[in-house]
Amino acid sequence: MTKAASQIFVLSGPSGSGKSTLLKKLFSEYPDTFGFSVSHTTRQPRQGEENGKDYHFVNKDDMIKEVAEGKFIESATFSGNMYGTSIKAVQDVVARGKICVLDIDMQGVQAVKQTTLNPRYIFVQPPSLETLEKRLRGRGTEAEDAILNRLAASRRELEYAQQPNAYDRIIINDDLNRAYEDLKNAIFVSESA
Ligand SMILES: Nc1ncnc2c1ncn2[C@@H]1O[C@H](COP(=O)(O)OP(=O)(O)OP(=O)(O)O)[C@@H](O)[C@H]1O
Repeated sequence: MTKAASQIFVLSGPSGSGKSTLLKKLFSEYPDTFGFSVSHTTRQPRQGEENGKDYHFVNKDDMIKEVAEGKFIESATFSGNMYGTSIKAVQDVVARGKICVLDIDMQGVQAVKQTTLNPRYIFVQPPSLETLEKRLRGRGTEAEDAILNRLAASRRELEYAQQPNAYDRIIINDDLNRAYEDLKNAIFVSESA
């Protein structure tokens, strides 16, 4: 039997380090174990979108107030609409008996550290910047300037990860299956342990 080392995990790492790939494997092997936090937005719901399921649709004044009160882990504005993840949205996942995994960047990690959530922090590290560059180009989803921006940000993320206590666990994503085993070992602990 296994149980989780925590109910909340933060997974971070440079763009292209393999976070989505690893999470996809995890969620498909354990379809009922993990839950997703529902974000807030001030944009209008699109057809078919359900309040509380796709997003918490809220008005701008309320969201600005709650952000100021420190109720959000992070928030950002895109095309005039605010988006963000509230602390309560993460706690709700846990209250439903699910493990919440937050896939966030370094700024997000630092923001979570200011909250009372107390997750375990996992960093997905590429074997080298050269390999990261190859994977980012191979993915074919970014234009050249976006790739260069991501590589510059990656250097900062790698530096931050080397600081003591930045992360609880660093997973080097060289061989994917090996990295996936490391991820499972970071999340699940043997009950007899
Ligand atoms: N161990 C691996 N070996 C080879 N290729 C890999 C490995 N892990 C991931 N990749 C490939 O690297 C690319 C980037 O991976 P992925 O999209 O999962 O990164 P990400 O960390 O989620 O990036 P972003 O933060 O930009 O969403 C993908 O094309 C993926 O298939």
